Amino acid sequence: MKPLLPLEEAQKRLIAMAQRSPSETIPVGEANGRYLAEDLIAKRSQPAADMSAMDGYAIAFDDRAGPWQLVGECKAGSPPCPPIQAGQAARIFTGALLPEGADTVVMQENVKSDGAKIQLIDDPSPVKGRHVRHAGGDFKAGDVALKAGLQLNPAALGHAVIAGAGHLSVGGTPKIAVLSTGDELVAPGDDTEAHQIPASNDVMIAAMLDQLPAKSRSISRIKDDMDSLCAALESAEDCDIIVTIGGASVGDHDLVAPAFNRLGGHTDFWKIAMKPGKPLMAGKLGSSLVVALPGNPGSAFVTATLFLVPLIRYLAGAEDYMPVMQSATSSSMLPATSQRAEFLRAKVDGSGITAFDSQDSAKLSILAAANALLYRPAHSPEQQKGAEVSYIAI
Ligand SMILES: Nc1nc2c(c(=O)[nH]1)N[C@H]1C(S)=C(S)[C@@H](COP(=O)(O)OP(=O)(O)OC[C@H]3O[C@@H](n4cnc5c(N)ncnc54)[C@H](O)[C@@H]3O)O[C@H]1N2
Ligand code: MOO
Repeated sequence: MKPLLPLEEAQKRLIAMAQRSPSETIPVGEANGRYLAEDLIAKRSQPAADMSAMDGYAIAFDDRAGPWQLVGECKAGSPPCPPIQAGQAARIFTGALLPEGADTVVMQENVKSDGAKIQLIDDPSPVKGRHVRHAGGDFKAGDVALKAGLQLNPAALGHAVIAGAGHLSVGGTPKIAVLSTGDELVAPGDDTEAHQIPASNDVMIAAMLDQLPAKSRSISRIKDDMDSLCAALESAEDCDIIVTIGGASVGDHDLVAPAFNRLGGHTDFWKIAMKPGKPLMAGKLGSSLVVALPGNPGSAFVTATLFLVPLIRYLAGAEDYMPVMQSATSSSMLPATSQRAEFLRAKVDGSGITAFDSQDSAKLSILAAANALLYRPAHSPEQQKGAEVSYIAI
């Protein structure tokens, strides 16, 4: 029997087949979730000049004892107010530029005013530079504000805008077709006979793709019939990725590989040393990458997490496209693994990680109750309770 392809090698081979989608320039307000295509260089410094962090009075520290004669008012959105001299203070508000001659702000709660005369109320004595945000204290013009390959989230978008960006150069949104096969599949919510099953994977995989910068369409519930399957595959050849679900194994009605071959597809790999997910297949059909996920829901989810999602992130321009591994202590003994790496549906919390007793890849109840995939590399020895193990949060 042909040995199974090691997991990491298969993951590398899939990425090696891929080409990143062309980048585009879009308004910053439309870039949430996209990957930055090039380093974003700050066009401005923040703050652009020294400004007040409080509502109060701008003074010179050397003149800290006061009292001061009130001259001028500095507010946010106005050019700097006139310089102050020794013995003078300027009324100032949060976000306003400091007038020349001032280097410190006293909060209004710490003074009393008597007409145009301002005086400290006892302590605290002013501290030099207190309540002043200095020019460039956040970042300076020319700094790298955001690194290429970063996924833009609300905070990063805020940073991009304050750094002066109105538009951003971002990776593309790969086009994906998700095609499910099986005579037993029925639409969500429809009545089922005993030989039928709701097409749960279609919705599950589509929901995983919804969280990514991708344009996906569903071609659901293709019959187990060569002509129908070939026609469905051909109709998706405009896509960067064609994802098939089910029919990936070796049964007489597992027609994904035969249909793919009939259309002249090139198989790069099939059958991975992993559990679940062994029947995963990947290749090329014309210019489309084809990722054939196994039909069992647990297997489809795990292979989508380890192969499909990283592939989409890569095409869309991500720097870090692989799943993030975290670690936790195992709450139970874990048996040795074979040549297949294992991804156990598990629950992780502050006290450790617990794999569910049953790991049947057809059981959605376990998958839905899990918040982690506990990773056991191939050929791992038995691990005792309390051992440090890796997991992917889901
Ligand atoms: N002789 C062998 N049999 C099997 C092997 C093997 O190596 N030798 N591998 C097993 C493994 S591992 C898996 S995983 C399954 C995967 O097979 P397929 O990809 O061909 O999947 P199907 O047979 O089409 O379906 C399996 C199971 O999942 C249900 N399914 C399929 N699509 C959907 C969907 N869109 N939504 C919900 N459920 C779906 C389907 O009804 C089946 O119950 O093969 C083993 N067999
Ligand atoms: O490996 Mo299959 O993907 O166990 O159920």
